[in-house]
Order: sequence, then structure tokens, then C-alpha cells
Amino acid sequence: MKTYKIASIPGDGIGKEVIPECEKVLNALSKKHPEVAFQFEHFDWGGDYYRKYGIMMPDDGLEPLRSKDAILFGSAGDPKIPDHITLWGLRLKICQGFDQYANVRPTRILPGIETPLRNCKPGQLDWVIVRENSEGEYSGVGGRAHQGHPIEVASDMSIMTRVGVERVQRFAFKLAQSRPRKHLTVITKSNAQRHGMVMWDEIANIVAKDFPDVTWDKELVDAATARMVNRPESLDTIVATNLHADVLSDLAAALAGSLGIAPTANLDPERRYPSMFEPIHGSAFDIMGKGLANPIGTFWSAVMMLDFLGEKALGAKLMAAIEKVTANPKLHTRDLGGTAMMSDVTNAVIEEISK
Ligand SMILES: NC(=O)C1=CN([C@@H]2O[C@H](COP(=O)(O)OP(=O)(O)OC[C@H]3O[C@@H](n4cnc5c(N)ncnc54)[C@H](O)[C@@H]3O)[C@@H](O)[C@H]2O)C=CC1
Ligand SMILES: CC(=O)C(=O)O
Ligand SMILES: [K+]
Ligand SMILES: [Mn+2]
Repeated sequence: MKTYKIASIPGDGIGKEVIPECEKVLNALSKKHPEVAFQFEHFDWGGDYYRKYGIMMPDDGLEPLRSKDAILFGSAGDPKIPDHITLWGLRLKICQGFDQYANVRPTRILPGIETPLRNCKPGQLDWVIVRENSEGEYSGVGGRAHQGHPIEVASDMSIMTRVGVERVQRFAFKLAQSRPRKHLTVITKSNAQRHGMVMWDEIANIVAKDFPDVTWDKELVDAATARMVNRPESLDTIVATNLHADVLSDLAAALAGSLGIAPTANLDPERRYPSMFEPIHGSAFDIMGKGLANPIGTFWSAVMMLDFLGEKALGAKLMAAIEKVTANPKLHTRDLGGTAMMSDVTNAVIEEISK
């Protein structure tokens, strides 16, 4: 029997609701397939922890995570604490601390889900967005001076390193190569941002030479939004900066039906550190504590976790169960226009995997 050690960090808001549901689903999977087990260690980090100790997670909090096979994460964000404190104190501390530089965000229209795109057939929207996850606009470099005075100044510097850009592009080319279309779109803003983004374009030209079987094109990020809406079938694998891909992936999720469905993996592809799996959404202050959250994005993230752990068959089994459940409109949560509660969706997925 193989036992995977999983750090479970629900965090805040609906993260505290969807992560326990995901543990139930993984335990049900293990019950059906006893050759695999999950040993969860729980970490109560987040807004409540901050209210007690003044920090989102302990300063040496990466240590107990280091020995884990993977991290399951909910969301960082509390209505009563500034968003930059919660995000930097928890999620970014882990992503950057473990150099999880490749953030992978698949999007497709699952069975039974409606896209707001009038002319888009389900198979025409099948993307994987690779988000640079360690530097760029979210490097945290910058500062404020003259605070509160009329001459106040504030800056956020976007840091692009050759190593950082090349490694994420190489990862994206390789991912594109593994998909049937073998196509990559490199998204930048190299007309207006004339330094770092120009370097992105130059590096893409070099890395592309190592992937002769991958076709690729470039798109500026503003035009890319329109292309996602108007010609979804022209895209397949996408690579973009930390900020650009953050924005594009919420758009992608909405075009595929809901932010509540979309999964993500924060990967250290070299496996020096544990990787972290989470839904792309945040704490959803407007629905937290009501049992209304759609747990599918978290369950799909668990599929990505199983795949990364090498448990492809189990991942496929969970994905099939998810798709069986989305295909039934009676099991759609409110974000999908339905009336199902989060627990109805969880129970239905568990029922499917237990068959
Ligand atoms: N990875 C993380 O930890 C993230 C944290 N955040 C944090 O979350 C907090 C709220 O951020 P927002 O910008 O409002 O984004 P959000 O993703 O939490 O919510 C945006 C909208 O989508 C809906 N939504 C999101 N997930 C849903 C789900 N599973 N089921 C049904 N509806 C869902 C929400 O109800 C809301 O109307 C902030 O503190 C923000 O910094 C935001 C995004 C990611
Ligand atoms: C923080 C955020 O928006 C994200 O990780 O997507
Ligand atoms: K999240
Ligand atoms: Mn985001």
C-alpha cells in the first residue's frame, strides 16, 4: 500500500468549506482503492490564525510542509484583513518559498456546463494556461515613501529574470508538446512594456528551437482576451506572466462556465519541494459560510495532484466521476444557475467513485 502525506491548508472563506469536502472525496477514493491511502496533516493557518498570532502562518511554517508529498490549499483572504497581507502571508509565502514556478490552469467546458459563448461548442474550448508563478509583477519588489503626505510615492517593480522566463517557457513548450494540438501561444505586452516583455519574446524564439514539433504564435495580452472570446478554438496551450495569466485564467474559467470549476497546480517541476494544488478562486466573501460553494474546482485540483503524484488511473477515475456529476443539471450549484448545495455535489461525486 502506498500512503501519501498531504498537507491540508484550507485557509479562509470558502477554502474552509471546499477543502474538507475534497478530503472526503480522496478518502472515498482510497476506500474503493485500498492500495492507495492519504494521510492528511491539517494546518489552521489563515485569517483566524492572524487574529491570534499576528501572522498568517508561522515564520518557519515551510518546515513541516517540506516532507509532504503534496499540499492541498483552499484560499487566503479574509474580509477583515487587507488582501495583500493575507495573500503574501500565506499563499505567496508557500509558492515562492518552494519555488513553485509553474502554475498550471487547465480550462475546458465540462459535460452539462453551459458557456456564455454563443457559438462555442464544448470541444472548441480546451486550454491550459501556464502562469509564471515566482516573479514578474508579483515579485514583491517596490515600496512606498512619504506615506500619507501629498508627495507620497508607491512602486511595484516587475522583475523578469532570464532563468525565470526561460524555465517557465520551457515547461510550457514541453506541456504543449504533450497535448494533441502541439500548439503554444506566448502572451506578452511587448509593445508597451519594452524591456522585460521584449526579453520574453526573445527567449521564446530561442526556446522554440528545441521544440520543432510544436507550432507557436505570439499574442499581445489585450488582443488575447478578444481571441479567447471570439476564436477559442485557435488556442491550446498558453504561457504568460504572473499578472497577465492571473487575469486571463479567471476569464477562461468564466468562459468555461464558472470560477467555481477551475483548478490549478502550483508546481515545482524539478520536485525539489512539494507542489501545491488549489482551486483558482479565492475566499468568495459573498457566499462563505452558506454551503453554496462549488467544490468542483477543488476536486479537479485533486485530479491534478493525483496525476502529479503518478496516480494517473485514480486521477482519471476522479475526473470521470466529476464529469458524471456536472452532466446532471440537478447537481449544479448556484454559480452554475442551479440549486444544489456544495454537499450534494460532494455526495454525488463520492457515490460515483464508490460504484
Ligand atoms: N489563491 C488564493 O488564495 C486566492 C485568494 N483570493 C482572495 O480571496 C478574496 C476574495 O477575492 P475575490 O476577488 O472576490 O475572488 P473570488 O474568487 O473569491 O470570488 C469572485 C466571485 O466568484 C464567486 N466564486 C468564487 N469561487 C466560487 C465557488 N467555488 N463557487 C461559487 N462561486 C464562487 C464568488 O462568490 C465571487 O462572486 C480576496 O481576499 C482575495 O485576495 C482571490 C483569488 C485567489
Ligand atoms: C491570488 C490569485 O488571484 C490567484 O492565485 O489566482
Ligand atoms: K485558491
Ligand atoms: Mn487569481
